[in-house]
Amino acid sequence: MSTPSAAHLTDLAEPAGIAARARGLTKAYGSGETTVLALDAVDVDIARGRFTAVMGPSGSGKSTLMHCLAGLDSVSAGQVWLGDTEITSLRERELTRLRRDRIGFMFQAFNLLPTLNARENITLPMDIAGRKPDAEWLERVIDTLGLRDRLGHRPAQLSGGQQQRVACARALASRPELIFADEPTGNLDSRAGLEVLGFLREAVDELAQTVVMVTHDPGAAAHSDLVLFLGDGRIVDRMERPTAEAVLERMKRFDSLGAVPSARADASVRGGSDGPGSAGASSPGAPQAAGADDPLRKD
Ligand SMILES: Nc1ncnc2c1ncn2[C@@H]1O[C@H](COP(=O)(O)OP(=O)(O)OP(=O)(O)O)[C@@H](O)[C@H]1O
Repeated sequence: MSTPSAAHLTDLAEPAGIAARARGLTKAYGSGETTVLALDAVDVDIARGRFTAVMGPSGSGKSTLMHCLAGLDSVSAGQVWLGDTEITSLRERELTRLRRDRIGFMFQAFNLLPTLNARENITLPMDIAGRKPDAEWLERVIDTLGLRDRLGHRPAQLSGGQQQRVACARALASRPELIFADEPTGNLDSRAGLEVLGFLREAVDELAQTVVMVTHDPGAAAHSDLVLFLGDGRIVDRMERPTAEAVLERMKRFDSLGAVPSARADASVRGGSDGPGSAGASSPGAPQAAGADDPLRKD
């Protein structure tokens, strides 16, 4: 099992505010007899400046929760706030702008543009938005992620881990209020996956960012400050200062209750792209490269 450094064992009792909040968040897909209640009146606070992981069996609502918190999906009932902004009442155009300006996204598929070099990919969302990056911040992100000597390379000239680091830098470049990462290590080997988790950790510890990560992997979740466990569309448990072993044990309790197993029982840090609960990036509502959920989409 991967054992993250103890550096992040900060005092969880006093978060620096709430980055995102949901009350009575309910999401139903379909209608009539085929209705699926993906989220069932979820109340959640995402603490600012913390690294929160979301785990649970396949189909428990992890991706749906992330999409609703990020304004990528509409809600059936309840309210969601990003900071002080209630996003559930926003129109699509305003939501698009909010996602672009205030949220960073990292997906299992890196979604880098092949014709642009690393630096151009990192600043692309801001270029599209017509915003100038904060130069000092951008340089700090680049150095923190160790991309300084790769900035002129195109994605094809980079390893998978380096590409994911570019995706991570892109998510950080605009200094968003909140970064959502959906199985960010799912396409990486364990070493590259550990690197990316380390960088997300650094983004929180060194750059005071807020990260919410959906993962199937207890080893990945162990890099977070807090794990939220979803079961049947509800938050059924939470674990502060998680270890991979403790998370795995908690996930086994879902299995013994007959839920579809989702946690990998091996020591790998990978996100389970080939594991039993692997539908994370391909579930019906999961964001893909284009469309309303594309963080790069121009308003
Ligand atoms: N667009 C959709 N249409 C119909 N049902 C959906 C849609 N998106 C998700 N669901 C259903 O909602 C429930 C929650 O799905 P969700 O993708 O949020 O689960 P998850 O915990 O992320 O699963 P996984 O670990 O397999 O990725 C599932 O029963 C799923 O089939």
